[in-house]
Amino acid sequence: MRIAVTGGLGRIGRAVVAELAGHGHDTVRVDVAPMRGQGPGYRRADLRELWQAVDALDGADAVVHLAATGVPDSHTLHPELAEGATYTANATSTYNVFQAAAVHGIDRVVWASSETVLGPPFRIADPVQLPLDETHPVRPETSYALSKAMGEGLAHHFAHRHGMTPVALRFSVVMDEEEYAALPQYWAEPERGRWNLWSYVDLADVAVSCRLALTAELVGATALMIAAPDTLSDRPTAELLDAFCEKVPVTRALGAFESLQCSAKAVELLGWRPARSWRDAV
Ligand SMILES: NC(=O)C1=CN([C@@H]2O[C@H](COP(=O)(O)OP(=O)(O)OC[C@H]3O[C@@H](n4cnc5c(N)ncnc54)[C@H](O)[C@@H]3O)[C@@H](O)[C@H]2O)C=CC1
Ligand SMILES: O=C(O)[C@H]1OC(=O)[C@H](O)[C@@H](O)[C@@H]1O
Repeated sequence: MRIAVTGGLGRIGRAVVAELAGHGHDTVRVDVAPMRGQGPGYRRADLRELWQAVDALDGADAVVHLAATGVPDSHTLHPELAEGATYTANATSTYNVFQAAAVHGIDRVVWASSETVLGPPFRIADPVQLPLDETHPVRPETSYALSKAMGEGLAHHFAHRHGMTPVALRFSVVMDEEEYAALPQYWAEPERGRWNLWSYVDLADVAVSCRLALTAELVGATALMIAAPDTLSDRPTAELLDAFCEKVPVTRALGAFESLQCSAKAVELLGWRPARSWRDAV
C-alpha cells in the first residue's frame, strides 16, 4: 500500500514510517516542517489549508494522520488565545485530512486521538469509572483534548456520509527507553501520575497499532484506547486507587500493576499485542 503519514517528520511519525517501510509499504511523509533532501517520500503541506491536504494525499491508498500541535500558553498573556489556536489548528487539519481522503476515495484514515478525550488531567471532574475504556464518556478538559474529541465527531460524519472507516487511536503518553530510565526519580511523588492514571504506551507499540489499524476489518468510525497493559508506577494499582482515587467506582478486579486505561478493544479488533514495558528496561 502507498500510505500518506501526516506529521511524518514528528516523533511518532518517524516510528510509524519505519514500521510501515519494514512491512513493505510505500510511505509519503506529509509535514509542514521542511525535510532536507526532499524526494518522493516527502510532501510539504500545511494541513490547515484544505487544498494543501488534497494535494498531499493525491495517490495515497490510506492515511495515518498524526500532524497536530499544542500551542504553548506562554505565547500570549491570554492563555485562551493559545487554546483557540490549538483547537482551530487541530480540528481544521483533521477536517481537511478527512475531506481530502473523501476527495480521493480513500476509505481508511488511521489518526491520533488522545487519552485526554476521556478527561485527563481530571482537574474538573474525576473519572466516572475505572479502568477507563471506550464506554467512558468523552469529557475533554482542555482545548487540545477538545480538538481530538471534535476529530472523533468528524470521523462519524465522514463514515456516515462517505462510507469511510476511520480509526481514532487514543494514545496514552508515548514513551521510549530513554524516558524509562528517568522513571524512578518520580516514584517518591506518585501523585504526579494521577493526571492520566499512571498510564503510558511504548513508542514502538504505538507504531505497530497504526500499522494494524490500516488493514483491520472494521465498520464505520472506531475509537480505541492505546495504552500499555501496566502502569508507570512501582506501587501496586490497588494502592494507587486507595490513595488517590478512593471515590471513583472500580468496575472489575485488576492485576497487581494493571493499567487503569484498558486497551482490550484494540487487542480484540486490531490484534494489537503491546509488547514493550518499562519493567523490561529499568
Ligand atoms: N506524544 C504523545 O505522547 C502523544 C501524541 N498524540 C498525538 O500523536 C500525534 C503525533 O505526536 P508526536 O509525534 O508526539 O508530535 P510531534 O510534535 O513530534 O509531531 C507532529 C508533527 O506534525 C507536524 N505538523 C504540525 N502541524 C502541522 C500542519 N498544520 N500541517 C502539517 N504538519 C503539521 C509537525 O511539523 C510535526 O512534524 C499528534 O496528533 C499528537 O496529538 C496523542 C497522544 C499522546
Ligand atoms: O503530547 C503530549 O504531551 C500529550 O499528548 C497527548 O495527547 C497525550 O494523551 C497526553 O497525555 C500528552 O501529554
